[in-house]
Amino acid sequence: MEDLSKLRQDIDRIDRQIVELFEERMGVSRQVAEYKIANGKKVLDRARELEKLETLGNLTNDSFNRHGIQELFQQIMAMSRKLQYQLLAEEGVSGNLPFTRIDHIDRKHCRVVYQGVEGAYAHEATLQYFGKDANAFHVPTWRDCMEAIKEGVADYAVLPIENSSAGEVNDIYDLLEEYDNYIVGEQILKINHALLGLPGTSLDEIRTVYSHPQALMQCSVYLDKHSDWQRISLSNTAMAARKVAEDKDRSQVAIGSPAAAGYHGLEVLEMPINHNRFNSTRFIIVTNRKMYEADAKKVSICFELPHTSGSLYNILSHIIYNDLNMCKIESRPIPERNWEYHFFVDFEGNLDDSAVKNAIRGIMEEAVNFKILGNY
Ligand SMILES: C=C(O[C@@H]1C=C(C(=O)O)C=C[C@H]1O)C(=O)O
Repeated sequence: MEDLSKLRQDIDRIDRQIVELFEERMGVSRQVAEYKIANGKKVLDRARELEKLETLGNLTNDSFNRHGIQELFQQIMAMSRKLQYQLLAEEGVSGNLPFTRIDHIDRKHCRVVYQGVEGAYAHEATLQYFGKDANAFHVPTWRDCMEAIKEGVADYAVLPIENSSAGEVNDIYDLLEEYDNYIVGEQILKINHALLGLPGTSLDEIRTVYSHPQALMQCSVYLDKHSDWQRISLSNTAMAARKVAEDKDRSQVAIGSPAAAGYHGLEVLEMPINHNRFNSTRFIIVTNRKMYEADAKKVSICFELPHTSGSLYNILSHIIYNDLNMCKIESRPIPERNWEYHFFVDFEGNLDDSAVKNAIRGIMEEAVNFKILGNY
């Protein structure tokens, strides 16, 4: 048997050759990029890559090695593409993204829409982001919010996208995908839920508790201690408060904000009743214009992927290779196409950064139905 150090010397010699060949290949790839820049050709040539994988795989009779060679060359060609995208960005060919940079949103002179009624958490988020004199109005559904900004009836909509206890608000992701509206800001609101009832209500009178399904979830530990209370979902916490106020029935209570109690003449019976002390909801500020504030720090994108092995891995490699920090990934089913998904990815950066442009350029070419959802 050969000595280990001798074997390792052989491996080191072979690796040096691989490195030399890799550098030589990347040099040619650089020339290919120059050709493509001069001739306006796309970086990715999927047919050529598939043909290469087939040909290279057939150069060996060993099935284990065939698999290894194909995997290796997928990586090498991905590197080769990334180099080309980088050169395109350096030459300014990656161009301007169709988003306009503004210094700051004028938060005073605008009209804002939210879902629910006064006292809803979205109303509070609106007042925190746009100021207590915000020119705001409310509509019954999140879709109505999207329509209002699409048509220009409102300049901005304030929509809940994620709660720290109950997770994503799936419908908002679907609406972002569907509408040509864009995220320009976010507002995180600390949420402490209160049990709201008609003044003087005592806990043993309660039979029914109304709220938004998310709020019922965020208070499930408290509600489990009152298992005889029937839980009924409504589309908004403040609407639940309004119902209790209108029905004037002391067996009914709502879960909502103390502000909702104030708006609807109810009393805070207990507070806080959410089990997560740090319970917070992240709201996004959405508009119909493709714009971003100069100090924006987070990019949100969405895309679909071809149903092939490694496709998500390849897309995410653009983020990793450009040294960008991915902070979130979500997927949502594509209606009428079972087991295919839209992906939603957030990463840190500004649309002016060359690393961001470079990553977007690569993803844009390689994913299907790519969209920049915003930079904020
Ligand atoms: C180098 C090229 O660009 C890309 C990279 C390839 C490679 O590294 O072999 C092949 C096809 C293209 O997706 C090319 O077009 O030939």
